[in-house]
Amino acid sequence: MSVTVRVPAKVNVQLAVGAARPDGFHDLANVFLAVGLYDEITVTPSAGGPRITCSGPDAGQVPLDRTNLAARAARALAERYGRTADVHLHIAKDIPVAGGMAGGSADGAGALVACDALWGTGASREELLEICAELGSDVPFSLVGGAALGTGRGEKLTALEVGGTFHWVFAMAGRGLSTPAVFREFDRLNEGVRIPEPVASRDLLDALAKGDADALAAAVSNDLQPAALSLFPELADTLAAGRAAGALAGLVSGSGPTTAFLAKDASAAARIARALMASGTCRSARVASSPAPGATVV
Ligand SMILES: C[C@@](CO)(OP(=O)(O)O)[C@H](O)COP(=O)(O)OP(=O)(O)OC[C@H]1O[C@@H](n2ccc(N)nc2=O)[C@H](O)[C@@H]1O
Ligand SMILES: Nc1ncnc2c1ncn2[C@@H]1O[C@H](COP(=O)(O)OP(=O)(O)O)[C@@H](O)[C@H]1O
Repeated sequence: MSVTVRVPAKVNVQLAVGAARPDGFHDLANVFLAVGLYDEITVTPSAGGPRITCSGPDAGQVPLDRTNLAARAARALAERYGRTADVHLHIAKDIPVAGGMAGGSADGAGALVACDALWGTGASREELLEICAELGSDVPFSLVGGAALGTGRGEKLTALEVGGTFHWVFAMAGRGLSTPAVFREFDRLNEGVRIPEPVASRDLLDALAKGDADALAAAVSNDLQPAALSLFPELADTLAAGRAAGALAGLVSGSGPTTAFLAKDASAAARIARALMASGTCRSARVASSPAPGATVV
């Protein structure tokens, strides 16, 4: 018997970052939007687990040891229910690794939902969300999907209304960026600066609720973008190429280095993806639409 769960990637349409907290994290106003690029996690009973395998174009960059977020999720749920995590977890990975699209978080949320279904723990959604928050700031959103405002370090979620489909192009970079390194660079760039409390933009939330791509394009923002560009200056060329190809907006996705481009419709997205591929400023370009559902048993 096995269970397979499909989990989406995310883009941050707003990432407002506050000052570093005493625990090293930053308070955020993090507007998450789930996008239709998915990892699939399949769990099968297997003695001596958790054992991890991974397939897909970026599989070589995924750690297969106990640090893998899917393995950590299985152990966390097993511990809570007084059992051993005797499972094989296979990750069919389509979300770029270390790309600012929460692929590891998706695998953590997916493994949790898959093990929960396999073991029939009867855990409540609140309990699962609590375990998600222990695994990482982005993991609760991977579970719920759709669109949500994340406050605190991004783990406290309020669901948001989305009134239509948004069409995106994602440009994958030739290497990854470390999330802690990008936050450290944010601190360095803002040394001596008084950083305001992060708040969600009213215009942005309205644009999401209306499904208005032009209004969303005018309102997107990412406070980590200067830090990501400082560590990875070539991303400026990718952003310029996507905008020149007709994107309504281009921004770094979360801590990067994936860049996200909002398109007017599906055919504009396909055109922008082709132009980005031809520009030589990225490793690959993919189209995807949002919102997408959260972790779902398939
Ligand atoms: C930046 C964001 C935006 O959604 O995602 P990515 O773009 O990396 O996917 C998130 O805040 C990343 O969330 P996640 O990848 O789950 O991070 P965590 O494991 O919780 O934390 C990793 C490290 O990032 C930094 N961190 C993370 C979240 C936060 N609110 N403040 C921080 O300073 C801390 O240095 C922390 O030790
Ligand atoms: N299941 C997983 N998939 C990908 N990366 C993982 C996983 N588990 C742990 N990691 C670690 O998390 C780091 C961040 O990866 P990822 O979640 O893909 O990017 P991001 O945090 O930028 O969205 C990776 O470099 C890797 O070391």
